[in-house]
Order: sequence, then C-alpha cells, then structure tokens
Amino acid sequence: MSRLQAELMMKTNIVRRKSLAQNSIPPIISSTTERKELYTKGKPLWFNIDGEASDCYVIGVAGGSASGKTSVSRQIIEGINIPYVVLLSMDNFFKGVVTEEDKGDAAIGDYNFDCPDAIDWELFLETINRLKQGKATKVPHYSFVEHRRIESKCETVYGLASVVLIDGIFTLHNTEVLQLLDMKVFVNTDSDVRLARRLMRDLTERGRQLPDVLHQYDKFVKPGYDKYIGPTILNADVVIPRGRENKVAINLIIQHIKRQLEARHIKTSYDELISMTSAHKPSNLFVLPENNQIKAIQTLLRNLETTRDDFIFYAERLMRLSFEYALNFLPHREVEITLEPRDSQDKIQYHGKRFSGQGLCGISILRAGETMEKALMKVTKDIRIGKLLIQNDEFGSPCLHYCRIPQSSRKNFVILMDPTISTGHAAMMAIRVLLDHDFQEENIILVSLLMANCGAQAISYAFPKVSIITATLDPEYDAESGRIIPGFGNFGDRYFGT
Ligand SMILES: Nc1ncnc2c1ncn2[C@@H]1O[C@H](COP(=O)(O)OP(=O)(O)O)[C@@H](O)[C@H]1O
Ligand SMILES: Nc1ccn([C@@H]2O[C@H](COP(=O)(O)O)[C@@H](O)[C@H]2O)c(=O)n1
Repeated sequence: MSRLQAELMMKTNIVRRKSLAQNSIPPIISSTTERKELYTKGKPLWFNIDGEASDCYVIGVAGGSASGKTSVSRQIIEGINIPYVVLLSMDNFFKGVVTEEDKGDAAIGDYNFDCPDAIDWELFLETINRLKQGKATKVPHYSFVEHRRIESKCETVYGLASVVLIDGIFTLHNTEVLQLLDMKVFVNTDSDVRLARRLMRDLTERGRQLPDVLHQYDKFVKPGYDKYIGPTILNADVVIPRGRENKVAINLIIQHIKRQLEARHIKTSYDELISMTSAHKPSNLFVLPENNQIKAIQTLLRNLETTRDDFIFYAERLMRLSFEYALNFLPHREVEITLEPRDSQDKIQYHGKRFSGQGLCGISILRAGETMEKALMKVTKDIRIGKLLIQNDEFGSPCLHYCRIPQSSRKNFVILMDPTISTGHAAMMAIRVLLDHDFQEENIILVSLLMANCGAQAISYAFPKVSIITATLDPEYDAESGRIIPGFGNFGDRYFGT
C-alpha cells in the first residue's frame, strides 16, 4: 500500500468521526499541551539573568496548502517542551470575502485565496510585532466555511512568549515578515500528496464539495503554488521533505531552537529565579509599620481558633489599614486653599495636598483577592474594580482564565490586591497582564495582607518599580504543603468558610 493510500485510509476513519463544526483553523495554542482551552494563557518568568526581558524566538513555517505546516509546527512545539509557545496561523489573516463587491458575479469557488493579496498583511505584521513585544495581542479567527473573520471568536494572547511559530502558505513571501523571523522553514511535500490531503480536509473540515475543491485547486491553488509559494523555498534556512514524518529534520530543528533559547538565557524555572534573587535587597517592598493594633490583629488572624466571624472582621480591618497605608504611595501635589472662618474677617491660607494622578482603579486577583474589594471601596470613593482569575496549570505555571480591566492607560494608577502571596507567581503574572494593558510599572501598587519572603523577593526583583505593600512578611514558604509559615492558615477557606 502506498503512503498516499495509507493516508487516505487513516483519513477515512476520521471522516466518520469529524463533523462540520470543526470547520475552522486550529486556534493559537500557547502551551505544550494543545488540549487545554483557556480564555488566554500566561507567560513565563520572562526575563534573563540580568533582569531584562528576553526576545522571543520567532520561527516561520511555509509550504503549500496541506503540505503539513501545522503538523510540523505542533511537533516542534512538543519537542521543545517549554511553556508559553504561541502558534500563530496565517490562515487567520485571510481578508475573506466580506462584501458583495469582493464576490463580484463569481461564485465563491472563483475567488482567488492563493495570491498574496488575499492576506491582510498590515494586521498580520502588527500582530507579529505585538507578540514579539509581549503586548496583549488580539488574534483574529477565520472561518473557512463562512470565508470571513469571526469577531466573537478572536483570542487574546498576553505576555511575552518564549517562542512564536508562524505557519502559513506565504510565511516566507513578504520581506517585512522575513526580517522578523529567526528561523525559516519550508515544508516540501509532493503535490499529489498535498492534493489528496487537501481534498479530504476540505470535504470534512471546511464544508466543501468535491467538484468545487478540484475546480479551486486547478484554477488557483496549483498556479498560486507555482507562482508565489514554491519559489519561497529559496528563502528557507531549512527544508523539510515529507513533512511531519521527517523526524530527523524535525529533531534537528528542535535541538537548534533549544540551543538558541539557552543562549538567550530564557528562564522558566522559579527555583532559578529564587537563586538569582538571594542577593537582592528589595527597595520597593514596604511592610506596614508594626504597632500594637497591627500586632494584635495579626495574632488573631494567625490563631486557628479564631471564629470565622472574627477572622473576617479583623482581616477586613487589616485590609483597610493596608489600603490607607498604600494610598500614600499615590502622587500628591501641594495645593493652597483659602479658609474663611465665619466669625472672622481674616482669611486663612491653608497649604494642603491633593491626589495628582490621573485615575485610579482596583484589580483583584481571584478568588481570594475579591475579599479585599469591599475594604478598598470603603477607603477610595467611587473606585472602579476589575478582576483577574489566575490559576496554576499542571506544570505549576500560572494561567490567566479571566480578565476584566475597567480602565487602562499609561497615566492610570492601579491597586492590585491579593490577601496572601506565597511564590509570587500569580501576582507576577497579574503585573505582567497590567503592563500588557499599557499600565506603567511605577503606577502599580500591589497590596497584600501576608507575603512569604521568597515571593516578595521574586516580585521585587522582577518588577523593581512596582510598590509592593504587605501588612505581614513571613520568613518561610513550604512548597510541599503550599503554606506560608507561620502564616494565617488557608486564607480563602477561613474567610469563605469552605
Ligand atoms: N504525514 C502525514 N500523514 C498523514 N496525514 C497528514 C500528514 N501530515 C499532515 N497530514 C494531514 O493533512 C492535513 C493537512 O495537514 P496540516 O499539517 O494541517 O497542513 P497545512 O498546515 O500545511 O495545511 C491534516 O488533516 C493533517 O492531519
Ligand atoms: N476562505 C478561504 C480561505 C483560504 N482558502 C485556502 O486555504 C489554503 C491555505 O490554508 P492551508 O491551511 O491549507 O495552508 C489556501 O490554499 C486557500 O486556497 C480557502 O479555501 N478558503
């Protein structure tokens, strides 16, 4: 049996199982496991040993339609096996058939998608550039059934990826894109094999009819390959004959990428971060000055015998005290006001102060951060509140599942709240998300009731301009139990009574 026949047989099985619902291109994935479906994904400890952001490594994978570009890209992602890899499919950047004018009198099968003009290059370049800079990036979603982008399905990627893989038929065509690529790959698959795969895929996944697929292939796909895509093989650094079956070539690429990442000192391990911070003296970490009141509240909170009612009452008191302390970190300017006492002719000048920042909002890191919202609203009038839900994945890396930010601009100030901070992972990711939303690092104030020293150190090292405020700084964190020692017990459980 030929390879082609074997592929067709494998596909026949898939035909029975797949439905038209799976018509669109694979979504971007940003982790080594592509099964997870998250609102967005996170980012690594994104800096090198000098504390500076490292560039992400960008790989372009080109080749004819159905040559195996996506399959090869996924194998590369699996092989490099690090979190925070983004697979960006150029298929999402087809302009599509939007207006009647686009269609003309011709049927959809007479629209030429296989020439570079069918791609929205401006948006494509902007997207790659934003990903490279680690900015929050909205990636469009294209439907091959409806021949247009589906706004409601676009996905937002946050943070600086370690590696970005871009796959698409014209990836090695445009000079501006070529300049952004660190590695250029061309998947070179026999044209008969490509046609057979495309037939199966378009019938099963893209809602097409056999005569239309053959007509489109003959009229546009083949000539487009010969004219625009095939010649870009000359721009490639590496050519992979036979696509994903070519394990030797794929392994060589994986080894090369790993070496490049090592050379760029991309750090993804928390242990490495902690070892780097051991000599670090945090100048942006502020612990509430201890007095009798604060010590007494801490004593009550630490005591596991304290009732839930009391725990909530005293935790909220400590929150208000912490926020009052934190508000001092906002910029204030001198103002002069004139007082006119009722019983006197003399006016009195008073030298006062007024908040001089432009806008302030509060953002809680869910779930526990939500407990601090009420206290913040008690001390800051009419403040707008946003939320971030960050949870660790199976590798212990924080992932962003939900993000609502009420206002964000370079000038706004933000109070980020989480009652307890142990490793600092979630807080660091939250800060990263705020930076991606254009908040300035120096305008972020992180407020917590209890921090483990290692977490506070790590955040301070990564973000030296953020003001980090905690009511309590405890010396130890036990990674096995996930407890801060001595700590408050499980804050969420004690507060929510769970
Ligand atoms: N070596 C292979 N053997 C069998 N099927 C393959 C092979 N490579 C790719 N395919 C299948 O062919 C289709 C197109 O592959 P894909 O990787 O999506 O190509 P491209 O991204 O170049 O369009 C998919 O259905 C994929 O599962
Ligand atoms: N509405 C559209 C848009 C594009 N195509 C075809 O997709 C091919 C590229 O995608 P691959 O995943 O195969 O690389 C390209 O050859 C276009 O003909 C389409 O059929 N309909």
